[in-house]
Formats: sequence, structure tokens, C-alpha cells
Amino acid sequence: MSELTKGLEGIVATQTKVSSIVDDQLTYAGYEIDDLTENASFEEVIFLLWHFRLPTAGELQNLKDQLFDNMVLNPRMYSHFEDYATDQIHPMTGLRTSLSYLAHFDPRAEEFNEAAHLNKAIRIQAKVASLVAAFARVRQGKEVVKPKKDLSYAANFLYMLFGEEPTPLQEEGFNKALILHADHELNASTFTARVAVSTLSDMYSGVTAAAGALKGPLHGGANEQVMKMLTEIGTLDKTDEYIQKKIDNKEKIMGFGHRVYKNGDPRAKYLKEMSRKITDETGQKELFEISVRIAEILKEKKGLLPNVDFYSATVYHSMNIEHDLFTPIFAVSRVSGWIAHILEQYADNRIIRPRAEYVGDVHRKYVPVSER
Ligand SMILES: CC(=O)SCCNC(=O)CCNC(=O)[C@H](O)C(C)(C)COP(=O)(O)OP(=O)(O)OC[C@H]1O[C@@H](n2cnc3c(N)ncnc32)[C@H](O)[C@@H]1OP(=O)(O)O
Ligand SMILES: O=C([O-])CC(=O)C(=O)O
Repeated sequence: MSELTKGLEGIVATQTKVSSIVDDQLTYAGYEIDDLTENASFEEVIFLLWHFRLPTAGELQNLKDQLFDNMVLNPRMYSHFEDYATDQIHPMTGLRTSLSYLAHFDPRAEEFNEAAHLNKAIRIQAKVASLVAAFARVRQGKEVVKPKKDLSYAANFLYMLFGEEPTPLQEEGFNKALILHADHELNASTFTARVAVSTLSDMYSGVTAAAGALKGPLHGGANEQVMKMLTEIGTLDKTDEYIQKKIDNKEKIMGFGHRVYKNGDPRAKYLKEMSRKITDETGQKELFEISVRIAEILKEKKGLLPNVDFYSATVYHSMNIEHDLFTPIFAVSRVSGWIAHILEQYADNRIIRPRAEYVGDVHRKYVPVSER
């Protein structure tokens, strides 16, 4: 058996054409993330990830139409949330359930061929936005808002969440955030999705499993924890003491560090600039100043740099998005990548089944319960 590498660090577990990280550069199907973030729509990126090429105008319109047509939810998808104390259910818990529950309403859920996979892909990508928005509104006792024709995916999500159309600037910023979070090679949730479907289980199983993995604070759940930390710090003058205490206690600081990037996350610069702008515009400059100060301290004292989750927190906060929706929003974007990897796994599958090194007791003999 090969040697154990804790956390599978550095282990190449699959080949992929979906995205790559080489020399701290992130590309989606060969396109640099900077190029896409500055020029593309999230819908184009979805198509790119699923088909490894950019869509023609006709293909793009077709995808937009299909996404819109599938965004409306069967009311039973969210009415059941009224039965629970929704304020005690984390929206990622709600989303994990909802992704699984979606299969109950898909007549082709058990069909296993390329056309059925693409049909599920569209349904899941379209409905994930509506699900997160519906959960947020149901728990506030508000009416669920139906999507609006001819809005972009980014604008429609914000429209369904807030009940009003975003400004062009908000839409542009949110579109960029969706692109930046869409895929990231073999991160924990994507690996989870691939493992789940490598048994030839269906796409709903894959995205449900992946959502469970994304929820954890070492992965997608970090963005919510960043905002918790910023709230606890409160003012710029308390930042140094707060962070020093965490360092002394050997606590992890959320939004920093990365398994692959050791010279910085290329997505963070966009989110930092967005954070600078939007905190300024909304009169919350100090939140940005605290963030920058945390980054300075961690760079100096621990050599740690911000990851994608750090500045996204203040961006979403400044857009008036509730903090526990940050990770579900990450999922709204990342579903596109999970699906791309699931399709790729189906296309050239072998069950993912590594080995474990046994380190427990050996040569034990059963003792009857009366003698123990
Ligand atoms: C979308 C995403 O998933 S991005 C990541 C989001 N997660 C976070 O922001 C949570 C905070 N960060 C972390 O926990 C880690 O950096 C991870 C999970 C991202 C990567 O983990 P790993 O690759 O296993 O790195 P590991 O945890 O071994 O860190 C290496 C060293 O840096 C330290 N370190 C890494 N990240 C941090 C951090 N955020 N705060 C403090 N110390 C840290 C570790 O304590 C460790 O130090 P040691 O060698 O003295 O024990
Ligand atoms: O790649 C990782 O380990 C985590 C990450 O940044 C992501 O999933 O976007």
C-alpha cells in the first residue's frame, strides 16, 4: 500500500478538464479567471464548465431560457419549512435537504443517460437560486418571489431574495462573485460530489453530498464565520488585540490559509476591491479597515493570506444579505462546478475507493457480555 498523506495533501486523485490551479493561476476550461470575471456572464461560465467551450449567442439564449423556465419551484418545495422553527435551522441545512428533495419532483430523477443528466443539471442550477431565496423569505414570513423573465441569473437571485431588482452595479458585482466561486478543481465539496456519483448514484445525491461538505467552516462555511469575527471585533482599535489572542490560543482565523495557494488566492483581489467599494458606498468603511488590518497582522505574524471567503463576507454583508446566507450563496454558484465534475465523472467513471491503514488493536478475542 502507498504511504499515508494526511488530508490527501498533494495527491492527484483524478484528471479534469473543468478547472486547473497551476502556479497560483486559476483557469476554467483553459480561460483565466481574470478574463472571465472581467468579461463574462455567470451563464456563460455555467455553459463553459459543462461543455468546455463558450456558448454561441443562440446556445447562451437557450441556456438562459431553460434556466428561467426551471426557476419556479413547486410550492411544496418550500411550504414545509413553515412547519419548523425555521429560525433555528441553518439555511445550509435547509439547502442540503432541498437539493435532495428536488429529486422527488423530477419525473426523470432515476433516468441515467446524457440527456437526463443535462436535464437534471439545468433543473438543479435553476432551482438552487430559488431555493435559497425562498428559504430566506419563508423564515421572515414573507411571500416567495417568482423569477422575472429577461433578468440575468445574478439579478434574478437578488430579485427573488429582496423582492426588488438590483441596481446595475449590484448585479455586476454579484455576477462577478458567482463567477469567482463557480469552480475550484478538486476542493473538498467537489471531491465529495465525485465520490458520491462514482458509485453511479444520481446527480441529486452528488450535489446533496457536496452541499454537506461545503457547509463546514474549514470550507465554504468560513465566509459566515468571517462576519462573526468582524462583528465580535467591532472597531478598528480592537483588531490587534483580538487577533493576537486568537494567535496565542492557536485558533484558526477564518478566511485565511489555503491547501493549494501558498502565495495568495487569485480570487481574493476582486473581492477585496469589491469590498472596499461597497463598504465605502454603504457607510461601513470601518469593516473594510478592520479586514485589511487583520490581513496585515496575519501576513506579518503567520505568513497567511486571505482566501476567497474573507472579503466575500463584507461584500455580501454590505449588500444587506443575512450572514447565514453567505454559504448557501456560495453553493448557488458552486453547484455549477459540482455538476461539471459530476458529468465528467459519469463520462469516464471508476468507483472512487481508496484504502485506509488500520491502526487499531489486533488479535482480540470475543468475550461474552457476562464476563466483561
Ligand atoms: C472556499 C474555501 O474552502 S477556502 C478555505 C476556507 N477555510 C477557512 O478560511 C478556514 C481557515 N483556514 C484553514 O483552516 C486552513 O488554512 C485550510 C482548511 C483552508 C487549509 O488547511 P490545510 O491545508 O490542512 O492547512 P493546515 O491547517 O495544516 O495549516 C498549515 C499551518 O498553518 C496554520 N494555519 C492555516 N490556516 C490558518 C488560519 N486560518 N488561521 C491560523 N492558522 C492557520 C495551521 O495552524 C498550520 O500551522 P502549524 O503547521 O503550526 O500546525
Ligand atoms: O480549493 C479548496 O480547497 C477550497 C477553495 O478555495 C474552493 O473550494 O473554492
